[in-house]
Amino acid sequence: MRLTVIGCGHLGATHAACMAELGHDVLGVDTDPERVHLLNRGKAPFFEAELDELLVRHTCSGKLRFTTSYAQAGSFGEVHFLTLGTPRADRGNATDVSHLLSAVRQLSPHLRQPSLVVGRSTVPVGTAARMAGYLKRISSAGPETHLAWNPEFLRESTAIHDTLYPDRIVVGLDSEDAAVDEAMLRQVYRPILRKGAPFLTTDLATSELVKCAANAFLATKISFINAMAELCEAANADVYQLTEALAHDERIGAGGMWPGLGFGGGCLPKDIHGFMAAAASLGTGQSLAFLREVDAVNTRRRSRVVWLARQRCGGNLDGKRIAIWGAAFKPMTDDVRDSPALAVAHSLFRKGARVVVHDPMALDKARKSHPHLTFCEDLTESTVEADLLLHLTDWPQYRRAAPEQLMPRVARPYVIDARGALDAGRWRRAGWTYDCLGRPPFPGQAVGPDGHLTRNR
Ligand SMILES: NC(=O)C1=CN([C@@H]2O[C@H](COP(=O)(O)OP(=O)(O)OC[C@H]3O[C@@H](n4cnc5c(N)ncnc54)[C@H](O)[C@@H]3O)[C@@H](O)[C@H]2O)C=CC1
Ligand SMILES: O=C(O)[C@H]1O[C@H](OP(=O)(O)OP(=O)(O)OC[C@H]2O[C@@H](n3ccc(=O)[nH]c3=O)[C@H](O)[C@@H]2O)[C@H](O)[C@@H](O)[C@@H]1O
Repeated sequence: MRLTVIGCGHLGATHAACMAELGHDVLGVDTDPERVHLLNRGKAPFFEAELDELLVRHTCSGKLRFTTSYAQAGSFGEVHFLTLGTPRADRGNATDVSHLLSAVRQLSPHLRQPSLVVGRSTVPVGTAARMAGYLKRISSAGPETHLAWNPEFLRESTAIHDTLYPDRIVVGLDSEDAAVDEAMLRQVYRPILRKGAPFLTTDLATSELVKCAANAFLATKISFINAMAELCEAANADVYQLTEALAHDERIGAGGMWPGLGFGGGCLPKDIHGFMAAAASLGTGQSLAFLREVDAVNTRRRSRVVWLARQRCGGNLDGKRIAIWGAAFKPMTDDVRDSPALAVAHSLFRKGARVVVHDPMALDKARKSHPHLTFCEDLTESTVEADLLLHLTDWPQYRRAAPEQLMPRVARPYVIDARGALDAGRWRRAGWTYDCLGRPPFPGQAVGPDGHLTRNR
C-alpha cells in the first residue's frame, strides 16, 4: 500500500520506518527541511535504538522517502497518518492541537482520490469527531475523505519493538464509514495482525480516551509507588523491598512501578494535564482530580532530592560543586523534554550550586534547553572535586561505574541515588555516604558496621 506519515518526530519517524519494514511504500512529510534532509540520508534527528538501521535499509530500498511537500503527499497515498505533536498549550493545561489542524488544512486541497486520514497523536476527546467533519468539508476529494483514530502506545527507547510487536492496535472509527475504514487499516497492519496482535475497534471518542486513560494509569502507578517511597522515608522502611513484595500479587504486577525520581518526558506529564483539562471542559473535572495529586507526588520527588542535596552539603548549596549523572528523561534516549534530572540540576543551580551534568547521549539537547548549566562528556571527569554526586537517570554506565576509582577524585564522597539502581553495599564499602530515595538511612541516621541503622533522625 502507499502511505504517508505526516509529522516525522519521535512517533512519526518511527511509524514511517516501521510501515516500510512491513512492506508498504511510505512518504514521510515534515515542515522542517533539515529534519527531512537528515531522514532522507537514513539518519534520525534523535536517538532511538535500531531506528537508523531501518531508515538506512528502506531509504536505500526506495520504500521510504521524506518530503516537505504536501502536494506530493496528497497525490502519493491512499492512507495518510497524522503523527503531529500535541504539546501543552502556552497558557493553562489544555492540549494544543493546532499542528494537527494545520496539517489537515495543508493536506486536504491536495487529496486526489478517496482517502483515509488516520490520527495517531494523543488528543483530547472530541478532537477526532471535529476533525472528521472539518476534513469532509474542506477536502478536495469531498465526503470520500474519511477519518479514523489509531492512538499509539510506543515507549521511547523500545519504539521499534513496540510498533512492530504492539500489545494491541486500537482503532476508533466514524460510524458512517466504519466497515470500509476498518478493512483498510486491517490491510495496513496485516503482517502485525498475523503475529497475533489484538485489533480492537471502537468509536472515535473511546479510542481517544483509551490513550489518555493508559497514560494516566501509567503515571498514577509511578506516583503511587513514589507516595509509598515518601512513607518509607518517614518510617525507615525500604520502598524497593515493598515494591518487590507488592509485585508478586499478579493483580498489581511489577511493570511500570519502579520508584525513584518520578516520570518526565514528552508525554506522561503533558498528557495528565491535558486529560484533566479535557475532563474539566466536559464538566467532569472531579473525576480526574486525583491526577493533581499524581502530579504533586511526582514534583515532590524532585524537591526531595534538592532537599537531601542541601542536607548533605551542610544546609547551604552556595558554591557547592555537584556532579549530576543523567540529563535524559530516562535511559536509552537523548530526549530531555521535561527531564526530572535537568529539573533537579536547574533547581540546584538556582540555589547557588555549581552543577556539572554528565549524560552518555543527551548532552547536545541538554545544552540547548539549559545553556546556563555546565556539562561534561566524561563520566569520571564530571565528579572531580565534587562535594556531592547525584544519580538521576538510570543509564547502565552509571551502574557499572567503580566507586573505588572515583573516591580519590571527589572533594567529599557523598552520593544520592535517586533511581535506586546503584549497588549500595559496594558504594558504602568503598567509603561513600550513600543515600537512596525511599530507602533508609537519611541525613541524621547512620549505618553501623552490621549494615543496620544506628541513629534516628
Ligand atoms: N514520543 C513518543 O514516544 C510518543 C508520542 N505520542 C504522541 O504522538 C504525537 C507526536 O509526538 P512526538 O513524535 O513526540 O512529537 P515531536 O514533537 O517529536 O514531532 C512532531 C513533528 O511534527 C513536525 N511538524 C510540526 N508541524 C507540522 C506540520 N504542519 N506538518 C508536518 N509536520 C509538522 C515537527 O517538525 C516534528 O518533526 C503527540 O501527540 C504525542 O503525545 C504517542 C506515543 C508515543
Ligand atoms: O504517550 C506516550 O508518548 C508514551 O508515554 C510513555 O512512554 P515514554 O514517555 O517513552 O516512557 P516511559 O518508559 O513510560 O517512562 C516515562 C517516565 O516515567 C519514569 N518511570 C517509568 C517506569 C517506572 O516504573 N518508573 C518510572 O519512574 C521514566 O523514568 C520516565 O521518566 C508510555 O509508557 C507509552 O506507553 C506512551 O505511548
